[in-house]
Amino acid sequence: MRNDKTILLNEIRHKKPLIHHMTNQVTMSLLANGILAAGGSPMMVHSEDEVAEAVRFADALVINIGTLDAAAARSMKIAVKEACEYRTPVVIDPVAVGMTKLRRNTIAEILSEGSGSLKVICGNAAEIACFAQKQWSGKGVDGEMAGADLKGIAQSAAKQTGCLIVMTGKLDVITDGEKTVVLETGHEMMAKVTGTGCLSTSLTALFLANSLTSSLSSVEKAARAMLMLGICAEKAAAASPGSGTFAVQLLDELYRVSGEELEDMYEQVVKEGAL
Ligand SMILES: Nc1ncnc2c1ncn2[C@@H]1O[C@H](COP(=O)(O)OP(=O)(O)OP(=O)(O)O)[C@@H](O)[C@H]1O
Ligand SMILES: Cc1ncsc1CCO
Repeated sequence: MRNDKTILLNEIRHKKPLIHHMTNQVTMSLLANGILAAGGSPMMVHSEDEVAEAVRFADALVINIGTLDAAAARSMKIAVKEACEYRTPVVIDPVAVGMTKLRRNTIAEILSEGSGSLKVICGNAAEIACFAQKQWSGKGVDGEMAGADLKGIAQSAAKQTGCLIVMTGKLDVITDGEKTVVLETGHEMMAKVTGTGCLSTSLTALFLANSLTSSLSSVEKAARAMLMLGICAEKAAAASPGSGTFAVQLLDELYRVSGEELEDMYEQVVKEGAL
């Protein structure tokens, strides 16, 4: 039965979960503002000297390797280990993971670090394909894969890693390897603003935050995060002459959308197939 207390976005706005980001230098401000607009509290803490202490306060940890270096990789491993001790969900954006050895090795080490927490991998098709033993086919940080069996690749990645997978693009696929949700919401203008993929990772972390008491499954929570971004992007695009206005308008729509509207949309558009 739906009531105000069971609507996930309403609970998020009431509790304002603290989302610890260790993320890239390109899109950090968009992510902080996106989390605030949606109803959470962002925290960007990177230093090796304080990250283990800081992560204990977090309701979820985001790891985004967009502008990775050796120091960041060290800090990320410390944070993930600590998050796992506290059973804090870890949501990983493996930006361009197939491109360099540093990225591949760091992600492999993070995935093997600690076992107490839900781990989620959120990336575009080329990035997720790397976890399904497929060849990296991205172009820098962008990674569409026309014609590929996206659902099959996402499910295979979930089975091989034991992680919840959120694959972004024209189609979004959210799967734990058993239960799968496919979304067709969103707008092509999203690909013209850097960081909309990073933002889908941050919102996924927000919806999976530890402090939330919702009995929804992780797949259902992550699907709501992606749906929220998708429907807000559609509204923002309709009101924007170009990608600059769109980026600002997207924050406005994340701020304005209600929990009830999100639930109504979920019932209308989610294609759920237990396989
Ligand atoms: N053609 C499209 N139609 C609808 N939605 C799209 C389209 N392209 C991207 N999206 C949406 O944009 C968001 C970002 O996805 P994308 O796959 O472009 O991420 P990314 O490559 O990791 O981006 P970035 O590195 O800039 O953060 C997702 O929410 C996705 O659903
Ligand atoms: C453009 C870019 N380069 C490294 S990270 C990043 C932001 C999108 O992932």
